[in-house]
This record gives sequence, C-alpha cells and structure tokens, in this order.
Amino acid sequence: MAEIGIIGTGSMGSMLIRSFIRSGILKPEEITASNRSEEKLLRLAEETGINRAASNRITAEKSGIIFLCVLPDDTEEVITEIKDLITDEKILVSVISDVTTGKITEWTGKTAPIVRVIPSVTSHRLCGISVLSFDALPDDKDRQKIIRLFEAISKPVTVPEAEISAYSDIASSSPAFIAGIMKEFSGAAVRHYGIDQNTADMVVRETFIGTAKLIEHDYSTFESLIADVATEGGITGEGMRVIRENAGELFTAMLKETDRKHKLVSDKFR
Ligand SMILES: NC(=O)C1=CN([C@@H]2O[C@H](COP(=O)(O)OP(=O)(O)OC[C@H]3O[C@@H](n4cnc5c(N)ncnc54)[C@H](OP(=O)(O)O)[C@@H]3O)[C@@H](O)[C@H]2O)C=CC1
Ligand SMILES: O=C(O)[C@@H]1CCC=N1
Repeated sequence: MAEIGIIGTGSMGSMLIRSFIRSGILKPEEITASNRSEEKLLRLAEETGINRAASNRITAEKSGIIFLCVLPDDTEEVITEIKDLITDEKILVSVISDVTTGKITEWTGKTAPIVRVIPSVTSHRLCGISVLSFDALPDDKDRQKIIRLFEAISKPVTVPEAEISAYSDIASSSPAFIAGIMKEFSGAAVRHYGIDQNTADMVVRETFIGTAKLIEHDYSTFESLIADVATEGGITGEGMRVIRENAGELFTAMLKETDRKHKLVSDKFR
C-alpha cells in the first residue's frame, strides 16, 4: 500500500487517520498529515504516532494517495498549493461534499486520477457506509487499493458521481439525522407523559442500539421486524399508522432541503 497523506485533520481527516490505524490496514508511520492550524495536528500526531508535515506540499510529495479533507471553500487554495506535485502515479481522494471531479480537474490543470468518497462518522466504530465514486479513476488496480482502505473501516458502496449527494444524505448525514430523531422521540415522550428526561433518553438510546443489533443479525427486512412488534389489534399498530401517514412527508421535506443545499454548494464551484 502506498504512503497515505491527509490534508486537513478536522472531523473527517482525524476520523480517517484513527480508523485506518485502529483497523490495522495502516501503520501510523505510513500516514503523513498536514493541517492549517498546527496545534490540532500536533495533538493528533502525539496521540496516533503519524508523521506530522509542516506543509501540504510535504504531505503531497511523500504520499501516493492524497486525501483532501478540507471544507469546500478551502479546496481551491489547497489544490493550487500542491498541483505541481500531483502526477498520474498518485491518487487524489476527495472527501469534500459537492465539489465535482470536473472542478478538481480544472483546478489541478490535468486529468489526474481522482476518487470522491463520502465517509461517515460511523467508521469510528469500523462500521457504516463509505460512499465511493470512481468516475474519474479508470484503473481497476487503483480502485481496488481505495476499496481495500474503506473496507477496513466500513462497508464501501460505489455509485456514479451524479448520485453521490443522494447517498451522502442517507449514509453520511444520516448519523446526525438518526440522533436527531432519537432526541425528538424522547422529547415528545417527556412532553406528552411528563416522564423524566434522562430516563427517557436512556430508554430511547438503548432501544435504538438493540434495534440496530436486531436489524444486523436477525431481520432481513424492516417490515419483518415491524410485524413482530406490532401485535394484531395492539398499541404499536396505532403508532405505525401515524408514522406511515406522516414520516414519508417529513423525510421528503428534509431531503428537499439537503438537495437544495447540495445544489447551492455545487453551483458555487461549477
Ligand atoms: N463531518 C462529516 O461527517 C463529513 C464531512 N465531509 C466533508 O469533509 C470535509 C471536511 O469536513 P470536516 O472534517 O467535518 O470539517 P472540519 O472543519 O472539521 O475540518 C476541516 C479541516 O481542514 C483544515 N484546513 C482548512 N484549510 C486548510 C489548508 N489550507 N491546509 C490544510 N488544512 C486546512 C482545517 O484546519 P483548522 O484547524 O485551521 O480549522 C480543519 O482542520 C468537508 O468538505 C465535508 O464536506 C464528508 C462526509 C462527512
Ligand atoms: O454536513 C455536511 O456538509 C457533511 C457532508 C455529509 C456529512 N457531513
């Protein structure tokens, strides 16, 4: 495996570093990272044992696979800084939302091998989904290298670049949405029944964890789990009716808003 470079050690960059090391797919000495603010990188390097680079150029020079883990607005500056170091032998992996490979190619000024990946915080636990798009990485060996990395920390799903935003919502934004649903569910129980908030939060949390385990191990469809809980003529069915009547609309409204934001960001970099 080529040396890995990480540019930007915020939430995603640091998650990838910790998870690659925890999974055993990479050793700390195989990773070099740089970040705008020194302090954050210093702490991460001390914690993980990775190589700390004094500049993005050093990271790019040392690495065969270069991960771009900065915000969309900082991307052009980073690419401009390193573009002469990007060769056909290196793979650029962008985890940046809504900046297309077309735009990255324009900024690099050459058709370098580029992969887009939307990782997820669930990879902290070496699970969940990483969404990969190989539209700008034709070489199968290169694709396999990237898939191996993400198989170590998640279940990789490959999609066309045109669909990456849709999958980003249901894979990568999803842990926040699910935590948001848990919070609202618990809050509604507290308001309606007047029960204790901390106890309600604990009950909802443990039940989500249990449900995730059931779905992982015992039930192949959502419907079969619902059928086992919703006793005929019982209580759960009444709640399920309300979910069926309202949740579709709620999630459609939510996805309209995320889609609007994806378009807003990608239009900025068209
Ligand atoms: N958070 C998530 O769950 C996901 C995020 N993404 C994408 O990942 C990208 C990063 O997001 P996230 O990690 O959450 O953001 P963060 O703000 O946590 O991290 C961004 C990092 O980039 C660093 N940075 C900014 N400019 C430069 C530069 N010129 N050179 C080197 N480092 C620089 C920042 O440094 P400093 O310490 O100075 O701020 C910061 O550490 C985004 O484009 C986002 O769309 C994709 C999927 C999931
Ligand atoms: O909220 C964001 O913009 C990023 C993309 C997916 C998850 N977090």
